[in-house]
Parts: sequence; structure tokens; C-alpha cells
Amino acid sequence: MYVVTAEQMRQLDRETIEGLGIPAIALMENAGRAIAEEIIALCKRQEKVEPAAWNGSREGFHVSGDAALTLGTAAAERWLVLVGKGNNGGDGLVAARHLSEAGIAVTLVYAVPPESLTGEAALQRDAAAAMGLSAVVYGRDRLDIAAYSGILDALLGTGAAGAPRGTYAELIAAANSSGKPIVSADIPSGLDADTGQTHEPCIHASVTVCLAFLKRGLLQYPGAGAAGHIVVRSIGIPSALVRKQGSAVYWLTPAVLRDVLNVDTSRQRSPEGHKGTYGHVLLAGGTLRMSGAGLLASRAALRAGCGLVTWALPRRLLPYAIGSVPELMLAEVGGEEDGSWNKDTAVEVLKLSAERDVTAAGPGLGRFAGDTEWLRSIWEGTDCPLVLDADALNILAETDYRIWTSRRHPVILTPHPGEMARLAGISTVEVQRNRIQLALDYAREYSVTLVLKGAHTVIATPEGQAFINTTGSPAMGTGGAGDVLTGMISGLLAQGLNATQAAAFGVYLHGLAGERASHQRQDPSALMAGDIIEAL
Ligand SMILES: NC(=O)C1=CN([C@@H]2O[C@H](COP(=O)(O)OP(=O)(O)OC[C@H]3O[C@@H](n4cnc5c(N)ncnc54)[C@H](OP(=O)(O)O)[C@@H]3O)[C@@H](O)[C@H]2O)[C@@H](O)CC1
Ligand SMILES: Nc1ncnc2c1ncn2[C@@H]1O[C@H](COP(=O)(O)OP(=O)(O)O)[C@@H](O)[C@H]1O
Ligand SMILES: [K+]
Repeated sequence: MYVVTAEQMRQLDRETIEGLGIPAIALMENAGRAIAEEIIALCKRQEKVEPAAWNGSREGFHVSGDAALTLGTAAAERWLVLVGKGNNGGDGLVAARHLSEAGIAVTLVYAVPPESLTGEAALQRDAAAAMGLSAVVYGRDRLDIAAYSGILDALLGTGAAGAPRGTYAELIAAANSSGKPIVSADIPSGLDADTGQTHEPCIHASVTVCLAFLKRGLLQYPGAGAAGHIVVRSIGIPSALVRKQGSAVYWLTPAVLRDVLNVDTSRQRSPEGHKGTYGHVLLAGGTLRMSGAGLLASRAALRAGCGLVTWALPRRLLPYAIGSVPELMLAEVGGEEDGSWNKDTAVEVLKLSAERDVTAAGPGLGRFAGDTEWLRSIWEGTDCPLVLDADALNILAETDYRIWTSRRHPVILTPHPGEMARLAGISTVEVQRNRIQLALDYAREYSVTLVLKGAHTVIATPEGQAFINTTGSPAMGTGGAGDVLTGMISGLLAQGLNATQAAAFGVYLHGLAGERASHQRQDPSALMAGDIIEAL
């Protein structure tokens, strides 16, 4: 499913209206009708189902009507429609007409004097008035929100700039504190449609009826938390226009994995396959103090379905690792007396990597003298895809690796927001402020596949595509969960998936496994990283 910015949405509107000749008012009609249908659906979900004494059906003869715009319990509903000055308000006015037609009592609340509406919104204002819908102007007329059963927020949409001002801010605050279910038209008013940042105040919706295409801000936190249940409704803008526009941000779904990324999500294995068919991962990581990171990543690679995994580890660690996972192959690479890595181990890692399909480095690696040189040798010397995580990312952050010799095979970086901040030279707060754009920019500039982790992980490619993953659970905020992901992505690469496929599918499956593992626990907070591997 496509994800667009406010500016892209404006272009799409324009191309539909001017290029295809579909009048703007028709799009607004479609939008308002879709919103009304979703409000009625919400009322139906909330309504107590009473057995009908007589349901009007007769054998043999059927006529069906507009079920989506009909509500048996309409008489019990009273909805407020908060109307802004722009087209978002226009959508709300259309919805109000349909709700009224369904028998719901509707009151329009204009945030600004209705005379200030222009264009299509003004036409809708006049239509609502001609239909006799009751209307008040906020700040001028009396309003008792407590007397209503629900609120449609049609104050601000993709045309909003900055924090809601004046009466808009007052209405948002009043709606939030009313405790009534709120349905937002397109986006919750007060949300930045591009970044997912919420202004003060911002509507907290139960349902957001997103029009035409998902907006970036609905998929990133805190916006994703303010939107409630999101329904995307078509309003007649053809998706071919998005393809033509070259917009390449997707919500990661099984359909996108299959149809956009050509991933075989059924994960069928050939009946004649053997361990050699499914590839061999080399993982360089782990120290005496952080042996678990190497172990988790290696085990996750195996569980992701690759044929063989070799864990390259410092010699001092070897006796403790033997037998910990019998399925793993262990390769000692020297290192220091205290069990840490040193720069001389690069030669051994390179030798081991020559025989493997994928090299992953970083989990539990630690820092050591000459580690930049160490990583540069591996970057320039490995002739297979490379996955870098944890301290390997911290090493990269301290150097301009764009001057390193370019590689034939892809590199995948898997930073959490703190690591991303170091890589990009900004604060973690700044990373979180606009994750999708940051990931897109970084991946392009540094020619890497970037996995920016955290709730709703962003996968960005050097070619300018991005995929937003929504599988996963807050229970996954536990030490080692990222090491598991590194192993999974490496394991998928070894099986022949390309970098984008492995990163996206790996993140998607990692999240699903996290969800499954957290459901298996009585208390999701009990989840440990190893449980994610076992849930694969
Ligand atoms: N054909 C189409 O285009 C279609 C568009 N569609 C719908 O239109 C929406 C976009 O509509 P839009 O562009 O009119 O902007 P919108 O979000 O309604 O509000 C802008 C108005 O609010 C004001 N304002 C701005 N910031 C503010 C603030 N911080 N605090 C207070 N006020 C603020 C600003 O007024 P100003 O300050 O400029 O006087 C401006 O007039 C989109 O989300 C979708 O719902 C669909 O129907 C499909 C067809
Ligand atoms: N709230 C959340 N929702 C979904 N996934 C999460 C959430 N919190 C953490 N995760 C996932 O858990 C993993 C944590 O990785 P990371 O911070 O690198 O852990 P570690 O360094 O301990 O291995 C990432 O894949 C991240 O996306
Ligand atoms: K809105």
C-alpha cells in the first residue's frame, strides 16, 4: 500500500482534477461518503444487537439498499461535526449530510465563521445549510459537547501548517477531553502529515479515515498512536498516478512483499534441497562479556532457514561457546587475552568469509584499537553481502566510509535510533522526528540498505524506496532483540534473497515472531530475545 507526503497528495489531487478532468467536488463527495460509512460502521460495532422481531425479509424476493449508509439505531446517535476552513472541513460537511440522511442527529461546529469558507468547501456549506442541518459557530454560539455520542474531526488535513491555532486548538482540546469517540477525516487534526509528530494539541482519534493513500505521519509514532484504527478509503484517485509520480514508500504487507518485492512468502523449499542449497552465514561478533549477542544472532540465522552458520569468535571465548548451540560451527580467530577482538583478526575473518555466502559483523563485537582499519578490511575485502550492526555501526559512525573502496555486493546497516543518531551526526530526538525521510536520505547518500529499527521500523534502499513495517510489539524492547534481527536478515540473504528482500522480509518476520512470542507469555513484559527465535 502506497504511503505519500502532503505535497505528493496535493499533486495527485491536481493531476486527477486537471489531468483526468474529474471535478474536485466529486473527490470531496467520495471522501465525505467514505467517512460517513466508517462512522456508521463504528456505530454498528458499538451497538447492542437486539434480536429483530420482524426483520422485513421474505423468502424469494430481495431488494438490498445502501447498507453502509443505513443505521438501525440512528435515533440514539448524535454527532458533532467539527468543520475547518479548508477542504478537510468540506469532507466533513459531505459526511454530515450522509449521516443526517441515515437518521443521525448532526450538529455542525464551524471553527471559523462559515462565510470564510471558499471553493468546494463553501459549496458544501451551502448544501448543508439548504438541507437544514443545524450549525453553530464555535466561540459565538453555545455548545454542549457532553450531549453528543460522537465527534467527527474535520478541522485540519494535509493543508495544515504548524500547531493548531485559536479556535482550532480549543476545539481539539475540548474534543479530546470529552471522552467521546472521535473519527478523524484524513488525519487527526494537529498531526504533521509527513513526519508523524503531534503538535500541541492533537486529536486522539478512535478511527482515522485516511483518504486515497496512507500519509507518512500515520505510520510513524507518536502520530500512529494518535490515529487509532486507520481505514484507507479510495476517493477516485487512480493508483497509477502514484506509480507515475515515482513515489516509492510502502506500508509493508504480505501483498507488498509478494508483488513489489517478489518475495516468496510461502518459503517453499525444494524437495531436493540440502544444507548447501540454503547458504552459509559467517557471523563475526561476541566477546567474553557479550557472548550472548553472537549466540543469539547465530541461532537466529539458523532459525531463519539458512543451511549453515559459522560463528567467528575470539579464542578465549571458544571453550565457553562449545556445545552451547550444537548446530553451530565455531571458528576461533585469535584476539586478546581478555577475550576481546583485535585488528589482526581481520585477516582470519576475511579468510573465513571467502567460503561463505554472507558476512555479518557487530553483535557483541565491542570496540578495540584499530577497529576502523579492521572494519575497512572487511568492507573492502569481503566478496559477499555484508550485514553490520551494533558496534560495527559505531565504528562506521566515526569515519567517512564513503571514501572506502566501493563494493560489488550490498551492505545492510541495522541501527536502532541511538546508533542512527551517531551515524547521521544528530541527536536521537532528531532521528525520531522524521524517521522515514532520514532513512531515505541516508540510504541514498551512503549507498546502503538501511534498517532504522524501533516501533514501525523503516527499511530504506539506496535506490530511494522505503518500506514501513508495522509487525512487532513493545515487548520486543529487550536486550538482544536486535541481534536476533541481524541473524535473521543474514540467514535470509544466505538463502538467496537480495538485500531489500532480506531486510524487509526479515524485519516483517522478526516482528511477527515477537508478537507470537509475547502472546505465548502470560505477561508480555516477560519476553526475552531468545523467545523471538523460538517463535520463528
Ligand atoms: N481536491 C482536494 O484537494 C481534496 C482534498 N481533500 C481533503 O482536503 C484536505 C486538504 O485540504 P486543504 O488543502 O484545503 O487544507 P486543510 O487541511 O483542510 O486546512 C487548511 C486550512 O486550515 C487553515 N490552517 C492551516 N494550518 C492551520 C493551523 N495550524 N491552525 C489553524 N488553521 C490552520 C488554513 O487557513 P489559513 O490559515 O490559511 O487562513 C487553511 O485554509 C485533505 O486532508 C482531505 O481531507 C479530499 O477531500 C480530496 C479532495
Ligand atoms: N515498541 C516496539 N515495537 C516493535 N518493535 C520493537 C519495539 N521496541 C523494540 N522493537 C524491536 O526490537 C529490536 C531491538 O533492537 P536493538 O535495540 O538493537 O536491541 P539489542 O541491541 O539489545 O539487540 C528492533 O528490531 C526493534 O525494532
Ligand atoms: K482531520
